[in-house]
Amino acid sequence: MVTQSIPTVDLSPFCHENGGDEAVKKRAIEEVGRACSEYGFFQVVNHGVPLGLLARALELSQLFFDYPLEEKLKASPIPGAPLSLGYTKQIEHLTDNNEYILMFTPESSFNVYPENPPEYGEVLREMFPHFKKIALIVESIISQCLGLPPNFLRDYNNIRTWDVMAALHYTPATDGDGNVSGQSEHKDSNCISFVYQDDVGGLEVNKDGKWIPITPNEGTLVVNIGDVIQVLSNDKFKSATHRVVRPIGKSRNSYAFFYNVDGEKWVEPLPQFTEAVGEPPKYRGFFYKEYALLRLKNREEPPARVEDMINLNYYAIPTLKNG
Ligand SMILES: O=C(O)CCC(=O)C(=O)O
Ligand SMILES: [Fe+2]
Repeated sequence: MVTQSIPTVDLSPFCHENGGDEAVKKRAIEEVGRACSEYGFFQVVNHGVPLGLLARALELSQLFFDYPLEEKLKASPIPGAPLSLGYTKQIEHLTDNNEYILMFTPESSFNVYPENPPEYGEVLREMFPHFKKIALIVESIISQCLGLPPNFLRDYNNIRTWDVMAALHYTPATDGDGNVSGQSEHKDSNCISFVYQDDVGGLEVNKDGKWIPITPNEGTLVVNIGDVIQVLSNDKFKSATHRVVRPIGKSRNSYAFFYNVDGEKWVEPLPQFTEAVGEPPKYRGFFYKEYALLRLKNREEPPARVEDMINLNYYAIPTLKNG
């Protein structure tokens, strides 16, 4: 059997204060471009997020999520916050089995941090700016892969208040109950996502109908393209379908950073990928907050049938076949 694996790109030349080797950077950009067209996913090493901090964050997650529900609920979201920031357990009637802590940038007054373990809140606050830093670097690489100026995506949206970090925990699947879903197949609605998973594994990406497991690696962050990039690029880079499978008998922890655009941002295919190349737009435009709300509703009030979940097709412009 041939096992496929998604490409890994070394980001060290981009993390140099005084600029890295241009030829090496160019090769890395080409690699990312290929990975984005082929998989919508890639992995990065030498990304600058301290590995000791990532390891500590996973340890603290394990301690926190092992607490009784009563303790975890002490970090419940503040009513009226724009998003359920703090601790949430996925509602019982969903097949997905996970619980998580969500946070905005540490400056946000909506964040709710666990009081225990005592160090946890501090470590969560410390992680956020590291993710933000690497996201800015990757955003610039993706701009260039799309043939746009390095600062194009940053100039398009420079408001960082919608970025979200998640500490996720998946309970072990039990042998024989048939439900191994941690997160059912989905595409991320945001711009670019970053995932750090523990050594248990379970993240899988779909390529041409086949599920490819993403093997965990201590120094590696997983990166994937979200729906916003798919719309802006008029499908040049597609947001990849992925899922989390819960291993039997093993609890799994991960961190995800959802690099986003501001809710007020108007998202539509860019002229560079439509008019300039004679392609019709594949999506009608929308305010990002409108789509984000629809996606949130999927989660909080899921429709009876999975096929009724709202996704990007909601904005797709039907193509006229045969003239
Ligand atoms: O936990 C993971 O590894 C991935 C999580 C994910 O895909 C998501 O939260 O959108
Ligand atoms: Fe995801």
